[in-house]
Amino acid sequence: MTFQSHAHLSHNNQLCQRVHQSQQQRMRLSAGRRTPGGSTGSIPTKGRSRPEIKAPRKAETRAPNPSLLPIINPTEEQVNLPNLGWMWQVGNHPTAGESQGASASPRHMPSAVSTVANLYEDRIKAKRSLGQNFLTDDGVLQDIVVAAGVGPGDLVLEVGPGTGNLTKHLLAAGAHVTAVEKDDTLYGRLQEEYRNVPGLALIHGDALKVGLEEAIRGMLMQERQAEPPRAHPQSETYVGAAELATGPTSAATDPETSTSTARAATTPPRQNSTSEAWSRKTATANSGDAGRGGSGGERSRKIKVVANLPYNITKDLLLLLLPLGDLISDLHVMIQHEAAVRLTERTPGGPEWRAANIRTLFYCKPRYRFRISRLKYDPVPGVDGALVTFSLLPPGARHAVPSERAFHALVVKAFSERRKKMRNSLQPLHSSNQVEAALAGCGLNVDARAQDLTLEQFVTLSRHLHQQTLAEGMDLLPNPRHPEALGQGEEQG
Ligand SMILES: C[S@@+](CC[C@H](N)C(=O)[O-])C[C@H]1O[C@@H](n2cnc3c(N)ncnc32)[C@H](O)[C@@H]1O
Repeated sequence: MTFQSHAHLSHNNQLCQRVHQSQQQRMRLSAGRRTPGGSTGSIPTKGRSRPEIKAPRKAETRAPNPSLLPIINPTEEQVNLPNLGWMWQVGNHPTAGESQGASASPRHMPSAVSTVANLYEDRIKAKRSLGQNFLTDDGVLQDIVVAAGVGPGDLVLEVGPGTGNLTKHLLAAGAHVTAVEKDDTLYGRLQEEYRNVPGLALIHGDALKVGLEEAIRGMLMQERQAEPPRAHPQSETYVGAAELATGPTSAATDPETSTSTARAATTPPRQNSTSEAWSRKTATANSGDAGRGGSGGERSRKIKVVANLPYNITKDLLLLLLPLGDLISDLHVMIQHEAAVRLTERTPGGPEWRAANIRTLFYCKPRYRFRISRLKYDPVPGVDGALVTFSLLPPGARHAVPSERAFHALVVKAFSERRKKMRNSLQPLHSSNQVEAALAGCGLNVDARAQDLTLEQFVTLSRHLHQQTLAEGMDLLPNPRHPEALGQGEEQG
């Protein structure tokens, strides 16, 4: 999430300073000179005998160094990390002092703060242009995973894994994660760091351009091919196998807006070897099911989206994902607190009731979950964040409108000039007479402004306007019983 941060640029320096202080602290500790108060003692002064201090050796791999834990808050207690089976094994990621294969015991999950500190140690600066404000609190990350209801076997799409701090909590909860990262450097580090971690597929690219719908269909297809069919009590959260391959079939789905392709189902986007390992692993594990697929009754699960979104793509990403209620059950995303309040807590009649509220409610039920202090991010942004859950409606559960595209165009136009009455703001889509007649037909005040209307009232208005347009079109059509209307009278005469 990018925040308009005045603290942004200076914060890298601050964290680097803290890294440096921490190194000094460790050097003092290793030299047996624990300072009063533990962490912030004074540096040895001139004249005192100084112990010989060796500069700490820089980590030889990019694996985070847990010894950097106390950098951000030296008084903070050890974070309570999940123990659902963090999968890094010594041998996969040897660090200084560990030889490959030295032990088969799982390693502890590196702390979020140490992962971020490692970036700065490697002289990698957070990029404001990519909204890089990294979460540094494992407690918050864990709360997000719990609030998202992520559990073993869940399919999760993460946009912008960055440091991998959220990713590893998702993996630790047992999810199969597909993560899309745009930043070349961070993608490279993740690829290297998670090379042998099962359950993670990385996609390199811009989440708005890689073909997310295809990626999601690929995730679902892989799972469907790999796992035996299960009994699914909540039918509305599952999608039919045939729909996966061909796209949504619901009558309520607007054919104009569907971008599904059959290719999507069989061609997942570029992924790294971990995803291949994951599919291979699951396919092998279920090889006894080969040839069983194909029955029309087979259902496949939907995916979850969990992400600490870069601010600059939040709007476009929601536009892209909210209509995918046939593939996604719920989105759990961190966005700016103020934007989260605007999306979830505004009601009609107020000055902050916008087209985005109507659009959001059309596709889902949004819920503000909890606020996240800006101090939990690094660099520290200018505003707090918040977790918002969007529970997507399957296409069949949405309000029926003649055309979703026309409906959203109507709403956007109505809100484009907020102070105007809709009979004026909706021109030139509709004449003022048409709008007045439609408003009256809906039982609404003919002087209504966009901010006065609920979602349901917009839906009714769009139906009235559509009916009117059809009727007027019929009026314009030539009537075969009256040849003069066809112009035949003239021709004949
Ligand atoms: C707010 S950071 C979140 C990082 C990490 N998930 C965390 O919670 O600390 C946003 C991440 O999204 C990445 N990003 C920015 N724009 C992107 C895009 N268009 N597509 C994919 N990733 C993007 C950034 O490089 C960064 O890693």
